[in-house]
Amino acid sequence: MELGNVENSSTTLMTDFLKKCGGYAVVDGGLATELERHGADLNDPLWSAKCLISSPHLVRRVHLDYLDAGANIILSASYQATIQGFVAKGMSVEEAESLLRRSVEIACEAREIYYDKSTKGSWDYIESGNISRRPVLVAASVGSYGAYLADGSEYSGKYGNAVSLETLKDFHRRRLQVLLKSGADLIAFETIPNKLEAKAYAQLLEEEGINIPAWFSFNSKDGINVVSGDSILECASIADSCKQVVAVGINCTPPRFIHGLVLSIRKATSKPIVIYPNSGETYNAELKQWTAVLWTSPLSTAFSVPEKSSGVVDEDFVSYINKWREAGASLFGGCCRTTPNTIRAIGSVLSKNP
Ligand code: MET
Ligand SMILES: [Zn+2]
Repeated sequence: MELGNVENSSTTLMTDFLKKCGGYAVVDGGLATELERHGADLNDPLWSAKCLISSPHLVRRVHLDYLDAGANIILSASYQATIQGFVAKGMSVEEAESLLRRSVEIACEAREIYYDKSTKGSWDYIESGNISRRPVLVAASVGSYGAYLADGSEYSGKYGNAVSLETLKDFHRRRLQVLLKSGADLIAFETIPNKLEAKAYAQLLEEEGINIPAWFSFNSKDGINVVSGDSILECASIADSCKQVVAVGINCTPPRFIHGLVLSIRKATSKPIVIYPNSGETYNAELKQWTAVLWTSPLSTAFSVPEKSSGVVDEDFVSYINKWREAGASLFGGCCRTTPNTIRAIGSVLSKNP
């Protein structure tokens, strides 16, 4: 079978990139929760996208922290940035679109600063005038319709019968068109909660003749299906049939669920698998808070009290990496409540077992 042009160049971008990274790439960690850790108040329907208005310098700084920690891919602050959301704040459509572009520009600026810093300090550069720079891609993040609703439905995937494939395509179309022309290397469709939204993205990529690659990343709360209950196999197959999709995976899901999901995804596709779990805590949409879930150790008796929080610390988190790698994943990072330290730890595991 002959590959179409789009498929050919997209696939090449990802395979070349992975090769340059040594076979495995490091994705950044949680952006919104890291902005919060630095004091940003994200209690707003725009969530992290609020910082595009109030503190773009902080967004750039967090991107830079992730680059310093070893990330090969950084994701823009556009997860919850939507034209509809900005307009609801009183902005014009033009202003909204320019903020969307700005999210990618800020990430690109961070990459420039990072490269500048690293070349200036490098002897190789001083001696020969060129060094092989660590490959860094900027991905434009696209959050789900549920993220825009800001009611936690990106973790339930239940949009109700009134929301059809067309509703979702209409909702996402213009934002995608703007992000495509923003200078991003890749579109990261993140936290996809159901099959319908995956279909909407796949059709949009096709209809808009999109020529930059994308990844589809789903979320799960049981390690078997995506959060809506749709089958991960079916979701991954939609991604597999879409020629612009260069990686399929899971994000914002507790680490303990990842291994089984990677095995399932591998059955549906041979595309690279991207994994960036959250810290293992759960988001309480009502309280708008992350809470540690108590779990009982397999060794404790029915009478003992739960003894440990299931939020994982960085060392635990990375102890999973080799298992996920054996199961077939090749891009690793973190989602909500992971930090530059998590990313540094991931990088060091990967470099110890090349
Ligand atoms: N890339 C986004 C972030 O880290 C993903 C959020 S998942 C709810 O902020
Ligand atoms: Zn997350």
